[in-house]
Amino acid sequence: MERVRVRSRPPRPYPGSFNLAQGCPPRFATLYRSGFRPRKRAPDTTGQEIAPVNQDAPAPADRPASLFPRRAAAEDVRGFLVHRGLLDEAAQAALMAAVGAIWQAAPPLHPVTRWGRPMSVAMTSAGALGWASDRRGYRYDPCQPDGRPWPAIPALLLDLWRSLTGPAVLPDSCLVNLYRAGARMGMHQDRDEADLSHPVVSISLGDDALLRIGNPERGGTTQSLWLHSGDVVVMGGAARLLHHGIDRIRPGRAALVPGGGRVNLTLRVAGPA
Ligand SMILES: O=C(O)CCC(=O)C(=O)O
Ligand SMILES: [Fe+2]
Repeated sequence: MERVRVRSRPPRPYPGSFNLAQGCPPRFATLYRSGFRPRKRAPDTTGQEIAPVNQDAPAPADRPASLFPRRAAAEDVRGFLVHRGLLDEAAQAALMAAVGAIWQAAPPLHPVTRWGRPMSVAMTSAGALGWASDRRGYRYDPCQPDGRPWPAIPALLLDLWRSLTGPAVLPDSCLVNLYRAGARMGMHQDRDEADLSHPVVSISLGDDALLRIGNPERGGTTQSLWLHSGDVVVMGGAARLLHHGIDRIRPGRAALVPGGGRVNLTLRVAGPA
């Protein structure tokens, strides 16, 4: 008698795919590992508890959108639009308080690359989809490694997105990168999103970071610039697929991030329409 094999488990998502399963069942965390150790002499603060954020900062929901952008002309670096000092100190403090709330609901962890190494940047997400990485590759996932959904994107960030890109489509993913001393991000393209016609809006808080911008292909000449707290970079249009990375941060300069370092927020339209 011919036997029909029934597949008992759904196929696993492949690199660059979306896991759009409904709900977030509890499961074991295999995507992330703790214990990243910087190779340089910089002190390892990555394992530190995230200190409570400044509760006196204005609550994000109370902050009207009109307090946002002091929109001077953006600097164009290879097509990346760099809005210097777009966020004033009050806006930065309000955003940092919103990041603190995200960390409470979704603690930052070091994703493992497909080669099995923990990244030096600690990450978490807000929104319907969060960015995940493991040995199978990168993807967007509606659930945290512990099975919970990601917290919502703060209204303050949606206001900022609207003011920079127009109201048509809102982001469904906000990656929250935490760079302690010694953390860096290698050259890469942002191409895990379903529709690359939407820009990526990238916000810097805390210590300065050295951003390197390359080309659509790997290699070639690059251009570097220091990003400061309150700067916002829009990566869109022809520049959407430029390689870029963070070579290093200048630790200990800013007091904005509890425990020190730099926070970078990237807003994206990640999922399919
Ligand atoms: O930290 C930054 O400024 C860049 C982050 C980035 O490129 C990314 O998250 O894809
Ligand atoms: Fe990126």
